[in-house]
Amino acid sequence: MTATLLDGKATAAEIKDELRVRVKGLAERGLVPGLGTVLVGADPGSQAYVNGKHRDCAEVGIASIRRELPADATQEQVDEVIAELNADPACHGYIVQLPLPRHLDTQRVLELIDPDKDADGLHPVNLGRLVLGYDGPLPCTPRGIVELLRRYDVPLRGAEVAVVGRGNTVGRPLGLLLTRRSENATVTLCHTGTLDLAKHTRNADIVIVAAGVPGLLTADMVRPGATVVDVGITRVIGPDGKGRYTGDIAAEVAEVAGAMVPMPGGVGPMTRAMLLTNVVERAELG
Ligand SMILES: Nc1nc(=O)c2c([nH]1)NC[C@@H]1CN(c3ccc(C(=O)N[C@@H](CCC(=O)O)C(=O)O)cc3)C=[N+]21
Repeated sequence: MTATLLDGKATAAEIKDELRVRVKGLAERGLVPGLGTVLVGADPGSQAYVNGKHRDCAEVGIASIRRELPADATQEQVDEVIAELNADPACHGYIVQLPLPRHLDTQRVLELIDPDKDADGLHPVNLGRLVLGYDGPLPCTPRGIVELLRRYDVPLRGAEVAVVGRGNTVGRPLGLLLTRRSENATVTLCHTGTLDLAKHTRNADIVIVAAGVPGLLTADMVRPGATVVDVGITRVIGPDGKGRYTGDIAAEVAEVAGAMVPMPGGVGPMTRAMLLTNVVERAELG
């Protein structure tokens, strides 16, 4: 068996087409949605991600608000940029690119973001809203995964889902999202303390791996026909000495799984599409 690919890149392009229409609707009301990014330092990977976000914005008609600070920026300088974006009516949502340089207090910075402008959906208030079932911006990667599965008619209601990884950006909020009444999946949240990981993944209709461990999920850990989702993105040096990204799911899993969300071309583009969606939604509400 060779798994059907669930194409995150094509689906993200579809979502961007839909957003373009919504942005036109906002323009008729005299509104241009604005996405802000805060980048501290010159890490090439982070710069590339931020550039990608602004390219996405241009494609759908969202205004870009870029704030860049040097790697040695003080906490006060960062705090000031956050306060400025919180007060800027042209900015409907923004993100602080992570990781921040180590001398800065990441938790403090993230908590200073106005929760209603939190385009990542990762502010403690918004994670709290998610726990409680209140409306609010949703975390982009979990939302992108659910949206992709929904658009490919992979049933969630009543499904057994194994999530591998309990990180704050993916695994933990994904467990919360999948167990909302509107999704109604049954979730097993596995992590580095799980003794028999294969027992849980083999029992699952859907396995979502967000552990950051290349090749963690192997074919023997997957029930034939199951849907698997690769969220891993780890930079490795290939045999040719060149850097590349690799996922958490071994290539051989494609022979066992019924459907597969690949990396690249899966969760990454969907994450970016959900960031845009969050901003357009914020603008529609305002
Ligand atoms: N505040 C904050 N929010 C983030 O959402 C955030 C962050 N910080 N820091 C870094 C991580 C990483 N991340 C990715 C998003 C898309 C791809 C992506 O689209 N990847 C392509 C491959 C690479 C490419 O073509 O650029 C793919 O999977 O097909 C990758 C990684 C968001 N992050």
